[in-house]
Amino acid sequence: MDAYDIFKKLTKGLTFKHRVLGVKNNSQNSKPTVKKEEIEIKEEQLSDNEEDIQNHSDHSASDSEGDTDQDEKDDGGLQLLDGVKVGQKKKKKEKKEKTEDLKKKLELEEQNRFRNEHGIKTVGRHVPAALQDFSELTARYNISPALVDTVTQCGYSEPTPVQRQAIACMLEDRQILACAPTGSGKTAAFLLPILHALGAPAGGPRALVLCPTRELAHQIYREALRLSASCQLRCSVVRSIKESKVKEREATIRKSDIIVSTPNRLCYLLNQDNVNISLDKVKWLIIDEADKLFEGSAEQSSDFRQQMEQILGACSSKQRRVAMFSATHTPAVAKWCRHHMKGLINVTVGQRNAATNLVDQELCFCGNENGKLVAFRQLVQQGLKPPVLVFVQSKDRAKQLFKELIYDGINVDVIHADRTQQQRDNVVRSFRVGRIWVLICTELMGRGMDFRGVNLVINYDFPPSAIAYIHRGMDFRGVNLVINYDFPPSAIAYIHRGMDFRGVNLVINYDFPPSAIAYIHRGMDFRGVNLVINYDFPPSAIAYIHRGMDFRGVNLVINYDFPPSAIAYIHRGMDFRGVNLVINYDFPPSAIAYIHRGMDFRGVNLVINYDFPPSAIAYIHRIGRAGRAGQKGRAITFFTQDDVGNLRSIASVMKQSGCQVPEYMLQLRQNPNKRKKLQTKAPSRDKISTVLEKRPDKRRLEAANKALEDDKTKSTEAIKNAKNNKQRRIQNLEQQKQKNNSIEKGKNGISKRKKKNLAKKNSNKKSVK
Ligand SMILES: Nc1ncnc2c1ncn2[C@@H]1O[C@H](COP(=O)(O)OP(=O)(O)OP(=O)(O)O)[C@@H](O)[C@H]1O
Repeated sequence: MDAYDIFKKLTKGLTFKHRVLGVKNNSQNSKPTVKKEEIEIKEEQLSDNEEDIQNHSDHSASDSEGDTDQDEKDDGGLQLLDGVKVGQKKKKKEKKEKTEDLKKKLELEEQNRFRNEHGIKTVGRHVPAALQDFSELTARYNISPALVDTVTQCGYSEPTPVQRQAIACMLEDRQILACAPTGSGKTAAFLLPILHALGAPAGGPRALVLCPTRELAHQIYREALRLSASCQLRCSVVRSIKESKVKEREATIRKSDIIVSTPNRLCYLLNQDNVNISLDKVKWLIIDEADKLFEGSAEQSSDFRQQMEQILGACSSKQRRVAMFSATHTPAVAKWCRHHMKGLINVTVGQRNAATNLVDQELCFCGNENGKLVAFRQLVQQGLKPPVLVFVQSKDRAKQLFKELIYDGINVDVIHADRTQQQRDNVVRSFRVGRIWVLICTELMGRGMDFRGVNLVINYDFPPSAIAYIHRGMDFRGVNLVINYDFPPSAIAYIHRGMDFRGVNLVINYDFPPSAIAYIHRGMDFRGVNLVINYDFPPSAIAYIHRGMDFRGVNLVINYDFPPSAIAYIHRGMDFRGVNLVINYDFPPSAIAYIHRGMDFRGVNLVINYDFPPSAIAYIHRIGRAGRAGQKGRAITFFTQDDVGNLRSIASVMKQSGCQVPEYMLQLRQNPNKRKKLQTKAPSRDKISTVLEKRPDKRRLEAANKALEDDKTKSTEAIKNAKNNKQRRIQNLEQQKQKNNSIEKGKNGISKRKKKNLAKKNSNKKSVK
């Protein structure tokens, strides 16, 4: 060690001018440092994901290791006196740092491996480790065991991927933009951290959840109630905002800790003069279906956008955190988040803008509008498994399709914006409890709605419309026994009120099908059925049995002729758990009705897109109503010649999620202008109707024709008469004229003669003279 080295060691950390010290140009030492900084900056710019960032930090760590090694080599220790060394302590410290760095590096590697295993990608700095399981919440974040118990009581045994990462981030107060497939549990992912962060009730909103539709707001509210069962926090949803109710709403909001609302309703309340709602204590602002709420640009002044901006302004607390969730990701949202959310973490599960891989997707070419109805009815005959959602592109088409299907004996209903709030609530409730099997809907239900057990989504109109054979929200899980306090109006209603379809082998055919052949041939599967009771057996029963019933698995058929009080008996409190009984009380009115009554709901998962969705994003959300919470699903999308413009993007989504699509579809030309137009305006389609225009009664038609003929003849006669009169008048006039002329002529004639005579007379007189 020379004098320079000693000097360097003693002055480490100090800055001084070289010239002052007489050091000329120590380019050798300074240059490499500058270069190293440049490299680091470049790497920082390139690293756009967490792995990169981690790699980068690992890299820096190894750099620093390199430095330490170098220092260690240099640092033999400064020998001031014999046996006394300066720098020993430092060496130990560096060694300790080195092991800590190594430990951190290993931890990061482990975290990344775990994320990869669950398809989680993150972008951002210092991303918290994803949760291993729910029990970790107590150990790591001190979450109350009661809250964790509630989660498990909800049937959530382990967190879904988005929950693993999003919950950890939010519990560490980090703002996030989370994108995860439909039905992957995003609602619980934001509700759990909120419930923990708010702790005890404090009066006044401290968490606000915004979503695009009222139905979705109610669904989130219900989930919040479920999860907050163990805490005292008050949660409320902003319901109808009639003028008379405004004060009531204000009072509820001021008492609540968590508010769920659509931006529209909340802004309406905020803008009332006599309402005083303060959102300045809001700590967490959650935006569900973020891409929908940020649709359109500020310049386009989309309603949602403007409302969002007003609400963001009202949530003025400095501690306010924003978290955005959606199944689809759009550049507009990403840009907004980058500019407005400090320390943002992007969480993506699976591939961005991909459909859930739990749904088996099919495309069905129907040729034209009539073809769609045929295809739909074929699906029904083949044994469509309810509950089914059918998407159509407009309110009018929803009404038309409903009119068509209501006579098919399918338990169908329709939901669209023209229906009153109460009707909409009733429809959703009926669908959830299984009273409705097929629900026809517009885009209104395309996002967020969670109908457990939806097996089929029909996109009836290839992009923008769908026939929804939807059971509006059937929730079969867990309900084993339903007591009907009031007597159900019909057996169908009865079945829907209380049936637990998991494993149930009971079918009550209240009405019998018109013919046995139709009944048998239309898809009944008797496997697993142990007992069939035909309550009122039709006279053609023997023929019915012999004509091809499939008895696989049927153990016993009782042709029972039971008194009418049996119905009361059966209907008043039957517990269907483990029942292997089919009672055909009355033959069903149609085979379709029969099929639907006897459906096996175990593992059902079907969605039909009757109208083609307007965009790939709409498609992803629609089919996401099936295949939820790990259940398998199926989606069929009808398309016609008119839908080819949008076909490629949807076929690509299908391919991306592992479904087979014909190669030609992926190579179809797309017109970007047309596609943009489709998103704003649905294509015009022929009316959904097979009802022929009613022919008028023949006799009436003849009478009408005759009357018309009479009218015609009358009128021709009248015309003729009029003509004659006119002619006569003309003739008279002409005659008169002629007369006049002749008189005139006559007059002229006498005068000429007179003149002649006078002239003669005059000449005679002259000659006499
Ligand atoms: N950890 C879990 N384990 C099992 N089921 C869960 C879990 N978390 C949520 N679920 C269930 O998964 C279903 C879908 O959840 P949720 O509605 O939150 O999905 P989502 O991701 O918001 O869907 P979408 O994008 O369509 O709005 C719900 O029925 C919910 O109860």
